[in-house]
Amino acid sequence: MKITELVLTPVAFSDPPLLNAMGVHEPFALRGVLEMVCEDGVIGLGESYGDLAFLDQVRKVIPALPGLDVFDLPGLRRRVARALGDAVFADEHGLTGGFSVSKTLASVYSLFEVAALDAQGRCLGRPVVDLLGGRARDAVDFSAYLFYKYGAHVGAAEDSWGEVLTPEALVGEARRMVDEYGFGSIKLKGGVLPPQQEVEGVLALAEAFGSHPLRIDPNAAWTPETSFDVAEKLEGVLEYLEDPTPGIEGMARVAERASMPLATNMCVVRFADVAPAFRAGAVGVVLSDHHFWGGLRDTQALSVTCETFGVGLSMHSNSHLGISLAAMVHVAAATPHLTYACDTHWPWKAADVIEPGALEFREGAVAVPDGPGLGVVLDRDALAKAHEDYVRCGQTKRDDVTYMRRFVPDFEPNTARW
Ligand SMILES: O=C([O-])C(=O)C[C@H](O)[C@@H](O)C(=O)[O-]
Ligand SMILES: [Mg+2]
Repeated sequence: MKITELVLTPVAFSDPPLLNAMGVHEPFALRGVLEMVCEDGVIGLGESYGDLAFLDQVRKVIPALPGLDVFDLPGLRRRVARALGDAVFADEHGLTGGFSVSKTLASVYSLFEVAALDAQGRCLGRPVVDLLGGRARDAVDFSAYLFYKYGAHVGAAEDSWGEVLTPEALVGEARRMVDEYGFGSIKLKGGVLPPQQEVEGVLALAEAFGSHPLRIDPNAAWTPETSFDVAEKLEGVLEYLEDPTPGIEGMARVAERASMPLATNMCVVRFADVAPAFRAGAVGVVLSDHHFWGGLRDTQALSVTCETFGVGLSMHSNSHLGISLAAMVHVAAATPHLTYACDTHWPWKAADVIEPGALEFREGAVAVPDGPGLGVVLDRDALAKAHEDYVRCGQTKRDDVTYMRRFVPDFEPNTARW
């Protein structure tokens, strides 16, 4: 079944003012939605970043794909590599590690691979999970993803979550998420307030949600010394400590003294990082993310690599829509070595580009959709509206730093600032 046409639609959807080490989320999150049209009218869907610099790389590949058999994934990778050459996509938020030719190829290829797998599944009448080897589980656990946040965007009314900057407000945010979605574990995005205040936030969560495993992720905002100190204060409280400090060397220093495993989506972000990081004992858990790890099949390869070396696997997320959640669920369901509940930003968005119903949270887990392919259906009206929002909002990249300066004029993002 040959690919005949590719349609890339940039979209935007409302995002609350969520805080992280680099600043604060802008009013809209951007994504790119890909439709891979094949012979017989089968259409495969993919979703990834919406930054213009990323879309420009994707657009270089599009003319090279018509005529390719949608089942020829090695051929797909070769064509993507040829079209990209030595291009590097550098996202400017810096929250998912460094940039490289290999990470750019992996990221762009992933978007097309997911769409190809969706098309394959639709053609065969089988869910993507079956194309990836079958179900290791029927439903995939996710964790509540808590953020400190401002109550409102610049010039806008307060959102329904309100301001969250204190331990009490954090517990309230967690309560709402756990009540609405049934999450059984909790992650806090840190690197926002001085570390002692974030320790107090985690301790408040531990007191309120005794049986929920907890994690904190300051996106490398702490020095190794601060990281030891936090690790000591949260001993017995955290299931893992995510990216406390920058770089493999710094992480290895912290890992030597911390009692809990260290997790990362910043210092191990491509296969070339695995050997140095594992050799140094820098990480106990890798947060996979098919969007930049080379798609669903390479995510499974990463899982086998982690299992071989006794390293755990969890899943990283950025603000995303339903096509990405479906892809995450299929690959997570087909991956036996997945040792923690996955991250998702799902509760923070109000709209989507897919028809409702295919992806439901029950007790914090999402069941693998039943339909063929990814099992989600594009809502064309919603897609058109999200594209209008993209054009109207004028954002062309994720830039949490510049937007943060609207709240804190002298804000400077620093890695290891504390
Ligand atoms: O685990 C992580 O590092 C993330 O989830 C990165 C994201 O970009 C997160 O920091 C965010 O949405 O602000
Ligand atoms: Mg992280």
